[in-house]
Amino acid sequence: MRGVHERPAGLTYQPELIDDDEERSLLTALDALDFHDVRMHGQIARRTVRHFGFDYDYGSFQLTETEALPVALHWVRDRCANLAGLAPEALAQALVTRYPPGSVIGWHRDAPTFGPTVVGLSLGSACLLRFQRGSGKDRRVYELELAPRSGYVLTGAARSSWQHSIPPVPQLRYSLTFRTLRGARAGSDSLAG
Ligand SMILES: O=C(O)CCC(=O)C(=O)O
Ligand SMILES: [Fe+2]
Repeated sequence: MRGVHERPAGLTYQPELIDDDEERSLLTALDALDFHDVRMHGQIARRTVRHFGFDYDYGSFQLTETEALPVALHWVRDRCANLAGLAPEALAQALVTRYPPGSVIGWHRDAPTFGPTVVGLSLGSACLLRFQRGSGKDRRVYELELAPRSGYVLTGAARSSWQHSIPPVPQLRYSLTFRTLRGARAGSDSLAG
């Protein structure tokens, strides 16, 4: 990637957020879920998703309340909340993404409908998480390898100023992404407005 290398402020990376046994049992649980297509700009992505807490419509950008996070997955949310310094209930939305080999997520910032903190957990294949902001001589880039079982937190500039993307994953990967909601009073992470 071209540009000046800079680590985004507000990015935290935690290797081994869960252990091997936890990853194995989680993979079994995720494997059994029904996943849904992601249709954006008339295109269907290769990755598939399942939302809990709130469903996100990729066309209208709207959130609607949906099925709660299964109790069997509460411990994962607890772990991710702990990493972010939040109360578990503050992580109101859980997104499970299934990336078949070669699938990607393109450059984006997470929707502003969501709150100031995004926490991710990786399972299965390792992949790269890329960051970019600015253009021309102000372009800044960063690349991080997400190992299986690792967690990351995006807050501050990493959440709101930088874009991120994942280039083709080498093997099957699952991620769990937990998000706060904008305007929600969320433990230590409250945001006015
Ligand atoms: O799979 C991941 O870890 C990142 C997913 C992501 O960026 C998103 O769903 O907004
Ligand atoms: Fe994202």
